[in-house]
Order: sequence, then C-alpha cells, then structure tokens
Amino acid sequence: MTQTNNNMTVNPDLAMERAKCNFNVLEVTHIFDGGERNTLQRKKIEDVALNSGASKDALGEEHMSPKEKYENAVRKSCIYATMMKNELAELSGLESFGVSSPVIRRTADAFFKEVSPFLLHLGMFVPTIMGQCTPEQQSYWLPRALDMQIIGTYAQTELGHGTFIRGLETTATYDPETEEFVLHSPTLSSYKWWAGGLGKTVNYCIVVAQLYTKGECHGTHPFIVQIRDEDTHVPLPGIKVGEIGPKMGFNTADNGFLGFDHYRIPREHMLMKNAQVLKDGTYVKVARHGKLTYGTMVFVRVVLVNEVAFNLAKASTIAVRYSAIRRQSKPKPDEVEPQILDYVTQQHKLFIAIATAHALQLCSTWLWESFSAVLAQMKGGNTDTLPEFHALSSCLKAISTSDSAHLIEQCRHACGGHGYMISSGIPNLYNFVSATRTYEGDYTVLLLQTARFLVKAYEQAEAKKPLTPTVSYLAHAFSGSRATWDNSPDGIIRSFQALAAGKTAVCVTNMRKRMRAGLSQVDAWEMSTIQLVAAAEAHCRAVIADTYRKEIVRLTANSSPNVKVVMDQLTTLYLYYWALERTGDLLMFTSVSQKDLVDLQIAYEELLLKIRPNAVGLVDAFDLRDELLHSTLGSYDGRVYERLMEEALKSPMNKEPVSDAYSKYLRPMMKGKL
Ligand SMILES: CCCCC/C=C\C/C=C\C/C=C\CCCCC(=O)SCCNC(=O)CCNC(=O)[C@H](O)C(C)(C)COP(=O)(O)OP(=O)(O)OC[C@H]1O[C@@H](n2cnc3c(N)ncnc32)[C@H](O)[C@@H]1OP(=O)(O)O
Ligand SMILES: Cc1cc2nc3c(=O)[nH]c(=O)nc-3n(C[C@H](O)[C@H](O)[C@H](O)COP(=O)(O)OP(=O)(O)OC[C@H]3O[C@@H](n4cnc5c(N)ncnc54)[C@H](O)[C@@H]3O)c2cc1C
Repeated sequence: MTQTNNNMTVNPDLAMERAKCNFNVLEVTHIFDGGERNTLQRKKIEDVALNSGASKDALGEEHMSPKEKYENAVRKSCIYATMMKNELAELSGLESFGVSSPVIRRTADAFFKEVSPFLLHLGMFVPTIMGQCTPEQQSYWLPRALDMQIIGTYAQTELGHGTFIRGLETTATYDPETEEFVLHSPTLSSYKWWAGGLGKTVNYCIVVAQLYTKGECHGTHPFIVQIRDEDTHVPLPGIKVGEIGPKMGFNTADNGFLGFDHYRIPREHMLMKNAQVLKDGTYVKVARHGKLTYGTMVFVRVVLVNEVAFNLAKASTIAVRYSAIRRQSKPKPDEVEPQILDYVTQQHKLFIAIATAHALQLCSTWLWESFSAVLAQMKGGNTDTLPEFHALSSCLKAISTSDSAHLIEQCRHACGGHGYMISSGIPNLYNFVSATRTYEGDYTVLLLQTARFLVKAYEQAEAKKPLTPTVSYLAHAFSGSRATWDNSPDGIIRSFQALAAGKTAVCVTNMRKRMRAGLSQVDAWEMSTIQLVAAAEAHCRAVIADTYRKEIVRLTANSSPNVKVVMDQLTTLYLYYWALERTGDLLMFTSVSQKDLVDLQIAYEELLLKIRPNAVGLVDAFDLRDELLHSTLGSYDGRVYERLMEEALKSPMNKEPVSDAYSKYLRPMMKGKL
C-alpha cells in the first residue's frame, strides 16, 4: 500500500521511517552544505539546471551503443556548459564558471550516468592554465578555455609510465633557429595514453614531456599543444590521436592516445610559471620547489576527497532507503517479515557508509582550507608547508578513494540481487569510484609518499626537533610505554595516533636493522614497504578521525539537542568501527585488554540500534534529488518494484515478442538442424 506525501506517492515503510526520525533533517543538511545560505543557493542551482528536464535521456544510456553513448554525453555536456556560462555562472557566484565548485560538480552528475567528456577540461586543463602559466600566458589562454572556445585535457600518462613521471619518454626539444619546441614520441611506450576527452572531443591538451635544450635534459615540463584544427576538428599533421577502447567505467569520457612525429609548437607554448626557456635556449628555473609542476595533481587529489564523499553519500542513500522498503525472512514466525534495515548485520554494513561520507566530506572541506593556506604562502615565495601538505593530500586521496570504493561495493551487497542492476545506480558509482583509487596517483604509491614524510618526521621527533601539526603526535612515540587505552572518543583518537607512531617506529627500526645487516638504504626501504604502507594508512586514519570529531563538535556547537546527539553517535560509531577493525594493532601498541575489546564490540552493537530509527533521516539529509541518484532502488518515494519493472520494460530486448535469435539459432539447434 502506498501513501501520498506532498503530492507524491510514497512507500509506507519509508513514510513510517520519516515519521519516526527524531532530529531536524534540514539542520543536518545545512551543516554539510556549510550553512543555510549555501543550501538555498545549491537548491536554486539544482532547480535551474534540472527542472527543465534537459538532463533526461529519451532512451536509457545503458541501452545505447558506445558511439551513441558518447554522442549523447557530448550533447548533454554542451547543454550543461552553455547553462554554466549563462544561468549558472551568476547563481553559483563563481568568478569563472565551473572550476572546482562542488555544487556545480554535484549538479552536473544529474546529466551523466557515467562522466562528461569535458571533465578533464574543467578538472585539469583549466586548473593547469591557472596554476602553471605566467600572467601573460594566462591572459591569453584562460578566457578562451573558460568560454569553451577551445577544449582541452591533461596528457601526462604514457603507455609505458603513469606512476613514474620522471620516466616519461615524450621529448620536447628546443630549436633556437625557429624558436619552437619539437615534440616527439620516440617509442610505442612513449605514446600518451588515458587522457580523458582526448579520443574525440578536445582540440588542445596539456602535454607533459622531457624538456631538452642546448643538448641537456631538464626533466618533465608542461606544454600547451593544439592537436586538432579549430574549425574542422581534423587532427593536425604530425599528430596521431584516437580513443583507447572500452573500459570498466568512464565509457563516455573518450579517453585517448596521442603520439607526436616531430611536431612543432611555438616557444611560448611551454607553461613558464615555474621554469622558462629563453629565445636563445637558455633554461631558467623560477620556482623555489622542484615539484611545483606537479601542482595540478595535488589540486585534483584535494578535489577527489570531496568527490568520493559525494558518491558514497549517493550509494548510502540508495542502500538505506532500499533497506527500509525491502522485507525479507521471518525470524519471528508470528510477525510480519522485518525490513532488512532491522537486521544488525545490515546496519553494520550501512551506518559506517553514512559516517564515512560525513567524515570525508568534513575532511575535504578542512583539506581545501589547508590547501588554500599553502597556496597563499607559496604566492609569497614560501614553500615550507608543501612537503607536509603533499604527504597529507596523498594519504587522504588514497584512503578516501579506497574506503569509498569498498563501502560503495558494500552498499551493493546490502541491496542483494537488485543492487546488481545497472538501474540501481550502484554499479556506475562503483565503476567511477574504483578508478579514483588508481588515477591521480595509485593507492600504494601515494601512501609510500606519505610514509617518506612520516619516517623523516619520526627522525626529527627522535632528535627532539619541532614537528609540523599533522605529525605532532610522534613526539610522544618515545615515552617507552604503550599508550593508555581509554574508550572515550578522544581516547580512541589518541590510540589511533599511538598506533601510527608505533607502526612508523617499527618501520624505522627494521630499516636500520636491515641496513646494519648490509642492505642498501633503497633495498632496506623496499623490504619495509608493506609496513610503511600500513603506517601511512594508520596515520591517515588518525588524521581523519581527529578532523571528523573536531569538526563535528565545532559545527554542532549551536545545533538542536537531537542533532547533536545523532551527530555524536555517528562520530562515535566511526571511531568504534575502526578500533574494532584494528584490534590486533591496538593490542600491540596500546594497553587495551581483551575485556576492553569485548566491551567495545557490545557498545558498538548498541550504538547501531540507537542510530537505526534515524537512518532514513540521515540519508535524506544528504538532500540528493532523484535526478542525481539515477536509481530505481533509492528514489525518495521508495517505489522500488514499480521502477524496476518500468525500467525492465524499457529494455530493447522486450520490444519484440520473439527474438531473432530464436529463428537464427535456437530453433535450428532444438530441431537438430544446426
Ligand atoms: C565542473 C567542475 C569540474 C571540476 C572537477 C572536479 C572533479 C573531478 C576531478 C578531477 C578530474 C577527474 C578525473 C581525473 C582523471 C585522472 C587524471 C590523471 O590521472 S592525470 C595523471 C596523474 N598521475 C599521477 O598522479 C602520477 C603519480 N606519480 C607521482 O605523483 C610522482 O611520480 C611520484 C610517485 C610522487 C614520484 O615522483 P618523483 O619520482 O618525481 O619523486 P620522488 O623521487 O619519489 O620524490 C622526490 C621528492 O619530491 C616530493 N614530491 C613528490 N611529489 C610531490 C608533490 N606533488 N608536491 C610536493 N612534493 C612532492 C617527494 O615527497 C620527495 O620528497 P623528499 O622525500 O623530501 O625527497
Ligand atoms: C579512468 C582513468 C582515467 C585516467 N585519466 C588520465 C588523464 O586524463 N590523464 C593522464 O595523464 N592520466 C590518466 N590516467 C592514468 C592514471 O593517472 C594512471 O593510470 C595512474 O597514475 C597509475 O599509473 P600506472 O597506470 O602507470 O600504474 P602502475 O604504476 O603501472 O601501477 C601498477 C601497479 O604497480 C604498483 N607500483 C607502481 N610503482 C610502484 C612503486 N614505486 N612501489 C610500489 N608499487 C608500485 C602500483 O601500486 C600498482 O599496483 C587515467 C587512468 C584511469 C584509470
């Protein structure tokens, strides 16, 4: 039986859940939007972008051929880009449209079940122009790029190398005679590979290549390169470009390959903010830090934490709403089948997903603010805070993407068979987010970057030198005794820090032992990398836990009592969950006893029950319109079975009563005539 609510027919179980929610949902929405004003502004943007129906497809994307899917994605990208230039630019209060605004990103998702072929234009091409060009170069390129007169991408990765940027093979050799760079792909493995939009969409790209001048190699540098004619879109002579083929996801992103045959570009097309080549070929280093050319990657790593938090919020909304309407099994024979959300194991799967979406959302805002502070200092020529920020953004990118991918898959498990339907929305979310664990720096590789910083910080702590804020806890690593366990939130956070310090200490000790036994520093490091990755992960979990807790306490200082309670319950759940996931480590590095852990498990289970009545309210607070969810299982009205059937009937397979395959193959085979 269904119930009508605000002119909408709502599943009665969902209506009941909403009736029993005991906190003000809108208040929580405001917290995560950063205030009521932002919520109103976001809703206005969503109304303008989505109410016209321009985001809808006549035929579901999943039923289109690859070519149709791509063309449809370009069509909608153009509609959305035009909206951004016109209606949305003013509404979003952005000086330049689109660049990294989470609201604009969020709204754009309504237009694409997978991704826009313009993602790299806005996500990396424009940010590279902003971050790597001189003011003169910027004034030439930025207006054209922002106005979409040119469309670009970021072509760094090659067939042979993605992680090891210093190993890239594409060359850019300066010719002082003509004042040009000659771009060349000397081998098959030097072909650029993966850049989004490169296959068919863009006419420009940022190319990262080894710079040679006066016979000397100066390492990788970025160049802006035209690859297609601005009018006909035909690839220019000397350019070999195409699309790389079907992938697990990102199938509307036309990721491409690109090779150069002695292709010439003007000298001014080297992005010269951090290093320059003068007309006579003299190389001049401008930047005070050698890794500033990696700046766009750092920017995207920061953005990605927000991006995956948003996608996890979507998956948890779908799975929690579905779990409220789905009834299964009969543990008590005299009662009706329970909602699957009543099973404690289901709550264990789902509430950590909600808490993690909150934790990552708040960490992403905090990380963005830290990034702005680092950029402001660097503007004044001070790069002192960059190593700590690189270590921080690396581990947060690695852990947030990996945790989100894992939890999105867990949300799919929580939806049983129906979660496997494309129309549930979860497979597309998983395919998108699982890629984020690899691109923009692979998980292991980035955690090893953080580990480098941790080891150095540990050595500084050992020498009683001052420590930077995110690793200040390492100063307590030398007390000689195990950290005292205490199950208060602050106590658990201290234990997580003790765990990170303990793991780092083990790594340092083992590396020193191995070196004393004759291993080189490089080999001793390599042999310790499993533990170094674990130390960096532990550090990151301590940072996330600490930031989440502090931010929630700060943001709910003036909230109504029930909002305070439910937010406190979720942060506590997050801390208990990770303590229980790491019991072995806690036993190694803190004074926790077996009894403490048994008690903690019981406290965790009781907490799940306390959160249970508010579960639907908590996902409603993400305030994700149906257009953003793209889900038969997660829509606000909970008409799950009706939607599943409606979607099934749209399948082209159902257009004819008997498939052609019957007369072609089945019948002859069954009649013995094949
Ligand atoms: C509508 C609006 C839209 C907005 C968009 C919104 C959302 C979407 C967002 C994004 C777009 C979407 C999709 C993106 C698709 C994916 C794009 C890509 O993948 S682009 C390619 C990315 N590639 C990588 O990330 C490569 C990873 N590799 C590296 O980063 C490096 O090679 C390395 C692993 C870090 C090693 O570098 P290197 O060999 O040069 O350095 P080391 O010798 O190891 O270290 C020396 C030293 O330098 C420090 N360091 C390294 N990197 C940095 C850095 N970035 N910043 C500061 N410092 C750095 C390192 O720590 C060492 O220090 P020390 O220990 O002191 O010696
Ligand atoms: C969907 C998608 C979109 C992309 N878009 C772009 C784009 O627009 N532009 C662009 O330039 N690139 C893009 N990429 C490429 C992406 O940045 C790289 O794939 C990524 O950086 C990983 O590099 P790799 O593929 O070389 O992996 P590899 O480095 O070959 O990794 C393979 C394995 O080796 C391990 N490994 C590698 N090095 C080490 C090490 N030093 N220590 C320990 N383990 C190691 C890794 O952990 C991993 O398990 C995209 C990739 C994907 C999947």
